[in-house]
Amino acid sequence: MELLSLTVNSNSLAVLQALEDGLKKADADPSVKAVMICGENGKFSAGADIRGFSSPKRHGGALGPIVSLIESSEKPVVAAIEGVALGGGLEVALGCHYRIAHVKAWMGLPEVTLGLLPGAEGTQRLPRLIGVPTALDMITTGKHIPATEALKLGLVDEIVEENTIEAAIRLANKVIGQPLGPRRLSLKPVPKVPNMEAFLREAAVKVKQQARGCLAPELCLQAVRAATETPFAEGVRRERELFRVLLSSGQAQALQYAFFAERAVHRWATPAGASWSSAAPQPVCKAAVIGLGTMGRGIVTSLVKASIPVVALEQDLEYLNKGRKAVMLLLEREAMKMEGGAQSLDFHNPARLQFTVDFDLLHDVDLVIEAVFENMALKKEIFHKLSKICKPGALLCTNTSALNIDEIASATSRPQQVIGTHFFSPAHVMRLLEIIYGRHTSPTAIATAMQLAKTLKKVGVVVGNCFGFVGNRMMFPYVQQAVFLLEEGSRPEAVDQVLEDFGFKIGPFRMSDLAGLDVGWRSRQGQGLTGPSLPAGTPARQRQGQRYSPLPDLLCEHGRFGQKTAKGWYQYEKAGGRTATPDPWLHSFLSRYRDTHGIKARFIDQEEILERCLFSLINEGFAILAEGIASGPEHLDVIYINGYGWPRHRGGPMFYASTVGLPRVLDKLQKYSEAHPDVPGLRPSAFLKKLVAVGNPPIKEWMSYLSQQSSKL
Ligand SMILES: CCCCCCCCCCCCC[C@H](O)CC(=O)SCCNC(=O)CCNC(=O)[C@H](O)C(C)(C)COP(=O)(O)OP(=O)(O)OC[C@H]1O[C@@H](n2cnc3c(N)ncnc32)[C@H](O)[C@@H]1OP(=O)(O)O
Ligand SMILES: NC(=O)c1ccc[n+]([C@@H]2O[C@H](COP(=O)([O-])OP(=O)(O)OC[C@H]3O[C@@H](n4cnc5c(N)ncnc54)[C@H](O)[C@@H]3O)[C@@H](O)[C@H]2O)c1
Repeated sequence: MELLSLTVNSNSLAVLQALEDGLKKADADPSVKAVMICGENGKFSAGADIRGFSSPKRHGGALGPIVSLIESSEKPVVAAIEGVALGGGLEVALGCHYRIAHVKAWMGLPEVTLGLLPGAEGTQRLPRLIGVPTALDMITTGKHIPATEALKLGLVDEIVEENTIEAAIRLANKVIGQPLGPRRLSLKPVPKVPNMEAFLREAAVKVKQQARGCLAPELCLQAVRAATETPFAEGVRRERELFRVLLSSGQAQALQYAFFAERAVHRWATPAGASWSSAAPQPVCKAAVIGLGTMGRGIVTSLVKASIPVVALEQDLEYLNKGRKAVMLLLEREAMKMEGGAQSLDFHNPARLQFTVDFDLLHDVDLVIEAVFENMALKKEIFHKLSKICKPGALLCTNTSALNIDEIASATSRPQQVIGTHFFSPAHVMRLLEIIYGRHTSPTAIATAMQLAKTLKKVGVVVGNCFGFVGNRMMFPYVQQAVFLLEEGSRPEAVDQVLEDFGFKIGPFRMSDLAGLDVGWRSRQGQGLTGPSLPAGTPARQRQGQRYSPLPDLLCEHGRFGQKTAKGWYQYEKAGGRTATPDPWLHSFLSRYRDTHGIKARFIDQEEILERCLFSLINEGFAILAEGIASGPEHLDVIYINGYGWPRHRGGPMFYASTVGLPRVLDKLQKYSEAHPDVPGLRPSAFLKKLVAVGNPPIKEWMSYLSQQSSKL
């Protein structure tokens, strides 16, 4: 028996060569009766080395002929799949005559998530094996499926709980001498679907809608379509052609940057020298959540899903009952989506989830997440109480969106254990967890919060403490520009359209209606920008010498809080309605507002809308980097992709700036700043200017132009 070994992410070229040499040797050796292909270290293969795609010596396309070579072997070839078989790895397995997988293995063709398509004949073989609808779903979403599902789909022939390699050898011995023709997928017809054309047309519409400007899913579909319309060899030619189109697209580069950026942020560091390499997390065996409103209920759900026992606390019984109902509803929905159902979550067991109004029950938890109203006095009162009640090592986390972590920590006797854990709404769905360290936060506290993110299957990003932290701080100038554009002549639907066409899931005005205009209104009242504490005689459109738009405040004064009141920047069918319709009332309100303030409305084109919104956000990003609030541009990008609906195929705002070219970003900001000298958000940051002055270096090198910083990419 000849054994061939594939190695996960070793040098791709070396693996390919070894594979080819091994196959040829096995074919030529009459003593070899069958071939078994397996991986090393319990993993079959994670596919091509992604870094190779952007290297000058890229080797795309070289795997397809080897997969064909495997398939055409006159000796049975069995794939022994352990760990993962992804991308090129699964394509190799599809070339094998038999596939046997460990019960805990995962399989998928995730190329689409990297802006590519399976380029080693996978788009032609998979539909022949499991049918067009399922293959199309796997290829256009890139999802990983467990071995148990792969067996049901017919993707593998057998799953085993014991030694996969031994089982594969047994299978190989059993099938020696059996005809291989029926096992060669390239010779099989694509299974028929009643009205294939209508199915593919419908699928194309769905894929286009979901892709929102991302090219890869559409081209994946075209490759699968070729499998249904042309012979195998022709389909393979089409697949290669489409692969090359994607490979050279900027989108593939952006998506691959995002892949590595999400891994780079695990290697966190602070300017004070704390880092992932030296800090160890504390175990979190039991947690508490305070406040079961919009955020708290999602956070509880997230913790329960991660099998962490939770004590959920509210201010009184009325709020507690409301919160309990909401949490139970969320958990029931989540349980329905899971294989084991409600039993696997076990949320009816008080040892796993307990509701209370009694702070004393928090005495033995390892970590508390506070999610009460955004009010500094209230938060300080709660943290003071926590520092008295909780056991000495307990971590005290706040979900504040913007407030000062140090001030909250000052209410405790243990500021080293206070940290911001900023979840995003809905907290059980959104992947981002912004982790904010204060002046006294210990490295252990940061490591524990990062570990929590991982346990909750979220992406943790460590950032410094400033108003709005990273995400919201960058969003302020973006939203501010959107509102200024309305003052100057635009409409909410025009601004939203431009940003949604760019790829955002939702434009700033639809987002504001969804989140509730009253949230920002309360915050501005708290800051003294509007409301009773505003000094008499303050100019309507100016605060501290800077331009200010009272438009959002005026809408709130009219009771227009967004979806919850059926009126905001749009009108809705009912309170809580989801369908935004342009509102003629708002249009005439804007006209009256402009007349009152002597503003002459002008036509604002798409380019100006896009540039003013995005470049002001990016400009703030450069200021954040220069202040050391985040340790690299990849942190900002991961935050925007996972928390703010930034289109992943554009790689995040800072990556996008690098593709536009920093000189152009600077030039445009200078122009807009000259036209609006009272808007500091448009004034180019010193760091951006410096990067342009040193010749627009690649994004990887940006941080080297700030002292003592280096990129994690
Ligand atoms: C049979 C072998 C074939 C190999 C030969 C290839 C020849 C080239 C021919 C090209 C023709 C096209 C072929 C094909 O269609 C194209 C592809 O295969 S594209 C790649 C598809 N694969 C993926 O997208 C898998 C990506 N990886 C993951 O999803 C995950 O990493 C994982 C494998 C599920 C493991 O997850 P975790 O355990 O959580 O670990 P991490 O994610 O943190 O990863 C650890 C470490 O590994 C790096 N890494 C992982 N996968 C790759 C990869 N495919 N290429 C390069 N590097 C990879 C990851 O970045 C981490 O390192 P760090 O960034 O932290 O330094
Ligand atoms: N809503 C969002 O989209 C969002 C996103 C990220 C962060 N945040 C932040 O999360 C926090 C909570 O926001 P939210 O939107 O969930 O608020 P919310 O108003 O929906 O809920 C707050 C909850 O806290 C409870 N509460 C108030 N005082 C309490 C006390 N003394 N003890 C126990 N519970 C008490 C209230 O009864 C209420 O149920 C805020 O700091 C907010 O800035 C909100």
